[in-house]
Amino acid sequence: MKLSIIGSGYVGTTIAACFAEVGHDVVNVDIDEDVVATLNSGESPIHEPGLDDLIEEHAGDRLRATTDYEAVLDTDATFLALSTPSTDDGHIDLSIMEAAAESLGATLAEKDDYHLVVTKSTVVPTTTEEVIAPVLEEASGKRVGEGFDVGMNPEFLREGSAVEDFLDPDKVVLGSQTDRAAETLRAVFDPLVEQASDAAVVETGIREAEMIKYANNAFLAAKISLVNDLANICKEYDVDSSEVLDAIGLDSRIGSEFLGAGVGWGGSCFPKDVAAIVAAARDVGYEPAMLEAAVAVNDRQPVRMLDILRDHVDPSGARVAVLGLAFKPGTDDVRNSRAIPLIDALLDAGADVVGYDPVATENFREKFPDIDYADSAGAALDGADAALVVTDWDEFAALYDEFDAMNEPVVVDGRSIVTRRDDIVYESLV
Ligand SMILES: NC(=O)C1=CN([C@@H]2O[C@H](COP(=O)(O)OP(=O)(O)OC[C@H]3O[C@@H](n4cnc5c(N)ncnc54)[C@H](O)[C@@H]3O)[C@@H](O)[C@H]2O)C=CC1
Ligand SMILES: O=C(O)[C@H]1O[C@H](OP(=O)(O)OP(=O)(O)OC[C@H]2O[C@@H](n3ccc(=O)[nH]c3=O)[C@H](O)[C@@H]2O)[C@H](O)[C@@H](O)[C@@H]1O
Repeated sequence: MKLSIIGSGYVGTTIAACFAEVGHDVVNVDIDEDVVATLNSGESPIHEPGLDDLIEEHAGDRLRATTDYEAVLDTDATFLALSTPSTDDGHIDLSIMEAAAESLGATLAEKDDYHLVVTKSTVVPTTTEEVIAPVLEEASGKRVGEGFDVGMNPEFLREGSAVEDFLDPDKVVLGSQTDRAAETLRAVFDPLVEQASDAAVVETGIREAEMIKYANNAFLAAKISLVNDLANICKEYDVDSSEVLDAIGLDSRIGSEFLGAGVGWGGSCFPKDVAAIVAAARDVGYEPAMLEAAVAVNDRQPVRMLDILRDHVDPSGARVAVLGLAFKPGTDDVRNSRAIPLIDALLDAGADVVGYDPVATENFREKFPDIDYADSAGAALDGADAALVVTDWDEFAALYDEFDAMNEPVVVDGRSIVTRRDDIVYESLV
């Protein structure tokens, strides 16, 4: 099939390359000329394992990029993979989606054949039908169900394993309201599902598909917050939380994944998506107490980390190495990284901060241009009074002799990853 993807960020680029990999002809439309040029030169605009290889293989053949919306005219379906950030009060900000839908609608006015527009972005229930569809109708002069349909296909990939997650998903959720839209969505995903190891296909309504995405992210975020609450209690009682969590994970009703206690969840999605569904719930008069608690616990974890540091080192005037700036390993994405509230608090306390990350330093430098950056973990530790481990990059697990270069080594490990040494002060956060 011929597919167009609007937006070529973490999701749009990954799904475009993967759709090309399973045999579709794909065009990415993005307003960012640099992103388009990078893709057309056969390179990935983002750091994501396996993505470079796919783009190199398919660019110029089944995969191309353009800034010109006219490219959608020669395709059967368009996926909207645009950012859906938060407003200051946590509500979803749909302005980027609406602008893209308007450009797409104006283009679809010129198309005679049937077209399917699929919301891939994470949007609160009713957005596709009550916000996106009317913008498309207004701009195209056509009606949904007559000339084009809308659908919703939430994305569950994780950064750092995006290609693998997309090509081999647990489930594919296809939201539609007409038979033709359902058939078209099925045709898009059939080749992907066939090559996947065991992907369930969930066919559902559009608003249900929208809510499945929030329920998925909210559940996982709340699971981590519950785990952090339990691990905090463990620490107060000098109980080894890793043994407790490993044991509860053996109960198949709980499951062993997403039991990683530590400095909490960050990233481009959990924080904004939990905030958006909380705000949407309040809009209709429902107070989502569990999700509010999940956010409160998450906000507290960086504060606990600094409190533990203060038990050993006064941050004022101290040189503090922050190891890990990306919000998780395997990505250069620093959006809502836990390093942000930590470094803010360290700077407020008068610390002299040096940051290190294997791939995310340049992105982080845009947010914190004035702190020091080291080009290795060892260099960051050299002469430091304390080290805070924020991201669970594998290379931090291998640190050992490097701590000798610290003044009086104090390590507060927010991801319980560092190999313990008896001769240095080591505190796990939980
Ligand atoms: N990042 C992730 O791992 C996941 C993200 N999602 C959801 O997917 C959506 C997209 O997220 P990301 O890919 O992270 O966003 P992103 O910010 O990385 O990418 C968005 C892209 O859209 C482009 N763009 C902006 N306005 C445009 C317009 N009018 N026309 C064409 N292109 C335009 C930007 O230049 C940018 O390249 C969000 O709703 C997010 O919640 C869902 C699952 C995973
Ligand atoms: O909607 C999205 O964008 C995506 O959000 C998350 O994916 P992602 O944010 O890329 O990464 P995760 O591996 O889920 O990690 C999120 C945060 O939780 C933290 N985390 C994760 C797992 C864990 O056990 N403990 C923990 O603190 C990570 O360090 C990270 O800060 C979801 O896992 C994806 O399914 C979803 O598609």
